Amino acid sequence: MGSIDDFSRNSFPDDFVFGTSSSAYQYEGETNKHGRGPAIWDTFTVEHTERINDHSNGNVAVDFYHRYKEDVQRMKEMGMDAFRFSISWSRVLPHGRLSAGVNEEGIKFYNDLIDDLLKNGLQPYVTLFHWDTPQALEDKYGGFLSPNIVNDFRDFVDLCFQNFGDRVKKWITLNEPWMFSVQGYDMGTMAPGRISVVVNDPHRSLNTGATEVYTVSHHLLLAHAAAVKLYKEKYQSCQGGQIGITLVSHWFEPYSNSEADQNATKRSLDFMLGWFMDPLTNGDYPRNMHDFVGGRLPEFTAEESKMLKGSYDFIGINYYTTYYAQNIDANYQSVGFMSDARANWTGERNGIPIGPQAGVKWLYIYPEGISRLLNYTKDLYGSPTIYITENGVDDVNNNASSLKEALNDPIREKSYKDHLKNVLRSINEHGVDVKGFFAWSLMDNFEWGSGYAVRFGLYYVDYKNDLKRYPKQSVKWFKQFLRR
Ligand SMILES: N=C(Cc1ccccc1)N[C@@H]1O[C@H](CO[C@@H]2OC[C@@H](O)[C@H](O)[C@H]2O)[C@@H](O)[C@H](O)[C@H]1O
Repeated sequence: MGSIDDFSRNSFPDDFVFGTSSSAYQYEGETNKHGRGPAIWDTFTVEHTERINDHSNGNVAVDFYHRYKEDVQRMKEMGMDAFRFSISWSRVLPHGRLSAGVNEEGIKFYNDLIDDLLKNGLQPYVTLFHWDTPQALEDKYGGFLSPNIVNDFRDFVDLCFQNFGDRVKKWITLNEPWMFSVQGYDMGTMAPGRISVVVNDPHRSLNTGATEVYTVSHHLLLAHAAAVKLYKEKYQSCQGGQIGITLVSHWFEPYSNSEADQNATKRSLDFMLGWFMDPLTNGDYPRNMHDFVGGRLPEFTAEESKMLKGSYDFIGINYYTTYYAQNIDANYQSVGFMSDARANWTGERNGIPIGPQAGVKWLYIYPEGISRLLNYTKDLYGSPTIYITENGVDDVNNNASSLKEALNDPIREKSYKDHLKNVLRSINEHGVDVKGFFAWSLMDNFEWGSGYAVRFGLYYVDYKNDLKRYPKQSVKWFKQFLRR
């Protein structure tokens, strides 16, 4: 490995993987063709158009369904080793359930994509659920609000292991269960757009009805555990792959050195990372969640606990930003999940931002946070193998007046360099077992509630000119960084 000065891929372990990440609904398009059934995001973008910044949807997205071959060439030319993508559940099972039939066109699309990646020397890292529950299952029993989802998810992943597992050797069951449950079932900013109902609970000083968010996360964890059990019992010995989960977490610094803010910092990590890492490591939710959520937090049976404990070969971590955590005293009047943690998350202290902001207001660029989060995860959860499955920043100026200006992204280049240096620090100085880093994202895409108004891509997509792709300056940096 080289020194930190001539900083390049050669500074990292030889087997360290560099890639880019994506997801089906954000990239593919062709949402109502070639046999794909509707997902909850197709419904959400129609029924809640007002919750999408530019009132757009993923019907066309960046047309990856038809253009994936040219995009694979771009990854290869950059020198990338891998590509992370998700499988659209309703593209392969249009009605959600295996018994309702398989869409062979969907199976063929993913087979062709996997074959093209491998032919070009790129390893597929496949996410099985990136927030796109089949609408048929939402209609049938409320999707992840129901325990019925576990069996249907198991059947879906069985179909994927069977059809793609001979070539796919890295499986990720879920992408960011935290985002899916909090934004989809408490804040209503993402599909299916449900919002916590306020209940006046005389035994609690806070008005909060956050219940569905805990129910959904519980079923997500059980679905994850069922998928891992199936893979390990039926496929791993003959296919030789590995399976994990991707969790998102911010890093948190105490707003002040008061004990109350120090405790609020720990609670924040428990309510974002520990919510999932504790069950995956110890078989139960964090103590803080039991204490602050009480009876609204579901219980695992002994068997479920056993199935969850150690149910991963690796952990994917998505890191974007860091906040100060400030204690909230009891009479804070708020609703929903965020009130349960009794912590206010702020990017500023005494008017000074923790780091420069990117384009979106929630993203403060704080590269040190990725190292602190990695070290914390190693120390608290038994040194798991980790992949950074997403990290990135959006363009500061999303309304550039010229293409030349739009392709000029020095902040993104600096952000990747600084975050990668911090990942290397955790490897070299803290012994964290980090095996890879995936940039979000290869190209601009449908950014959920932000629609196409926010651009995270290394490649610029011209939405006004046939979705033509143009390399931003940071592609040049990555090519240089990745050269062997
Ligand atoms: N958005 C996140 C991380 C996150 C967590 C808590 C609070 C804010 C943001 N997750 C990943 O970030 C990526 C960038 O997230 C965008 O950030 C800007 C938002 O305005 C936009 O809606 C969101 O897609 C998503 O495209 C990926 O699908 C998703 O896995």
